[in-house]
Amino acid sequence: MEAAGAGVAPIRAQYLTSKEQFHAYLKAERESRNQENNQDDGEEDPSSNDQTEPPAKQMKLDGADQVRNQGSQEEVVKEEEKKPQERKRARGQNKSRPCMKPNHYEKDRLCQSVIQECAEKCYFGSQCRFLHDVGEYMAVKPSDLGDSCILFKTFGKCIYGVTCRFARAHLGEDYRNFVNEDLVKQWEGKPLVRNSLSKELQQRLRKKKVCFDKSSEYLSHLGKPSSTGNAGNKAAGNSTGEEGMTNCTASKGNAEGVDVLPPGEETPEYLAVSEKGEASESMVLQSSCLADASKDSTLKTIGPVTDEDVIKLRLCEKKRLDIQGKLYLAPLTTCGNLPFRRICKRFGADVTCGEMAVCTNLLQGQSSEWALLKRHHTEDLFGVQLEGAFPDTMTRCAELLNQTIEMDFVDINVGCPIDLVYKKGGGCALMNRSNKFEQIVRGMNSVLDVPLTVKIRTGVQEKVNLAHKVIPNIRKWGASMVTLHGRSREQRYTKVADWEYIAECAKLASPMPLFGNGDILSYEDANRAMQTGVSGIMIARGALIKPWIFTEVKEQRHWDISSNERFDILKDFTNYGLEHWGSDTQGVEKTRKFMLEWLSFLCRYIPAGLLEYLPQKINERPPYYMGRDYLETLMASQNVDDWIKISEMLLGPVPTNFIFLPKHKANSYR
Ligand SMILES: Cc1cc2nc3c(=O)[nH]c(=O)nc-3n(C[C@H](O)[C@H](O)[C@H](O)COP(=O)(O)O)c2cc1C
Repeated sequence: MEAAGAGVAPIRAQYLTSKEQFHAYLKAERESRNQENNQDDGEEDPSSNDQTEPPAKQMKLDGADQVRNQGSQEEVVKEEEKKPQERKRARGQNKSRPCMKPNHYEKDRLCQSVIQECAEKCYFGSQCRFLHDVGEYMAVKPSDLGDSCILFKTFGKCIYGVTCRFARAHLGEDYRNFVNEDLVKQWEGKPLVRNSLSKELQQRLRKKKVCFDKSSEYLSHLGKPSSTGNAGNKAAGNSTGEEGMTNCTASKGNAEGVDVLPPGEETPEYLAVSEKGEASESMVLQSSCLADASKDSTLKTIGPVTDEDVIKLRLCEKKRLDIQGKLYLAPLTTCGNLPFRRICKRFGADVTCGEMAVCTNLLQGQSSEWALLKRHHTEDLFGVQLEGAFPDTMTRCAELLNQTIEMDFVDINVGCPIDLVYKKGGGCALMNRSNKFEQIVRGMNSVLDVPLTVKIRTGVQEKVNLAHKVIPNIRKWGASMVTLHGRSREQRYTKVADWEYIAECAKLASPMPLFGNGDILSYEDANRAMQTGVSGIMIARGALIKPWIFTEVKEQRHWDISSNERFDILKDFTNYGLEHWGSDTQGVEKTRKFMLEWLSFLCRYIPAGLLEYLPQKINERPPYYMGRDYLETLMASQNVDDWIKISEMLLGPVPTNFIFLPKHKANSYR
């Protein structure tokens, strides 16, 4: 694939501007709009503005500017300007990120028992630190943000009741909530979001009362000493530090677990057969032992074939992952939340995946981690992505999810570069820990009824490619698909993705499908990627910068989308966010936080009509330019304050002391 070198995006001369002019324009616009707002407090829908109007008259803000406390923002910026050397961070991690939970924005909160209309049942009684008097709460409640509550409008009721920031739509004078029975009935028995963690399961997980029969069986085989000696035994220790975890495989790894596999090994016969869908007698045995056996001259089994073996799902009977040629929206921590995925589905993403979930947190029943597994009913081909470093926790977690949630595949994140994960031996580190990697893939595969996929990078170091060595093994261990991000851990987003290498790896992976990933921002990029022989493509930042990329690829065109249409996408995200995170203050602020994270990518989009020549390249930095209207210019701003402004148009003024620093570094163009 053609390398998109570092550089500046080719914007047509008439739109170019200097940084100073750009910000002066936005500032002047803001002030003139504020003045107008002061004269007339009536709300106006910004998207109803005519694009052909001169920019200065196109939009009126909602008075948020006067209310917003900019002091703290500016202080942060000044602080950062003062001490550039002190801002040393671990790569890829935003350590100075302020930790302000949305619920801190609301000092006086109403007790849940009252919201659910059963005050007398408050479990904490007089010890409860929340308010129990609705009148008292209403006196301090922040003002409503609008007249229409998306939850009430869509579902006929709003579970946030008096705490909803749009409660005017459903609150009577006596604080009683209205319910639209007809609408409620329409939605009855139709779960829109699946994979929630029930209280009952959470309790069982916390009390360690969940059975992991299949995992125990697999792990017990790992525990048996291998007849070929115990070279891998030490390396095969588990996450709980248990002794005696041995490697049942005829170990190919050395004591450090470093990959010493000969490249280009043939697919074992049992796998080749399974790919054709024809069962052989030997397939009833556990796959891990079979694979070992196939390498040894003397066949080793785990004992006589029993009824239990016969009823086990055979690899060849696993549901196949029908994914050829599909457009895969990448798993995206923080940004790839359910509301964002809904947007991408609408624009044509075929496959979606939850944000990376840490297997140990899921096993502990942590609600926030389980929230990452939620699936919207529109996500018809949906996977969950797991991260972990040890076969015991990863296998148990896979078994747990297999029993409890609905997913079409499980993906292992073997591409995660962040120190926190890497230093524990997870993510990208697994590419160098082939014993553990093998045990994880085989273990998870043995307990899952759905296909297992693996996402990897080219390697760890910049010039030491590992993927071509690892991929034939991943296939042999039984994975259904591999996604290869064409960059190493060391590279992060510097340098372009290596599509030539992806092409080589796609050949090696065959017949296992390989999806290519890296730098796709246009249909031309997608076409070039498909020509490398991959089975499909995964799109990450391209979808964050322009979620309509899926439509562009499917319709083979550039879409010169207007700023109003883009604003409408944000409106939809707002509604999906309020639906997902809630329409009370906490939900509103969570929606804002995730919108701001997304805006830190969205601002990188350059309208197609402004480019000297198409298409925009992901690694080219946009220069300062004027949009064709105020909104387009505002959306091009790389300034956090302007992102906050956009969020205020949709979610009202930010709370006092509001601070936002994007989690991901979105501005890497090299
Ligand atoms: C904000 C953000 C979050 C990401 N989170 C994950 C993740 O949770 N799991 C994962 O495997 N990759 C994650 N990635 C990496 C992407 O899936 C993808 O491999 C990478 O961005 C390269 O693709 P691109 O060039 O299309 O952006 C993330 C990337 C970004 C920008």
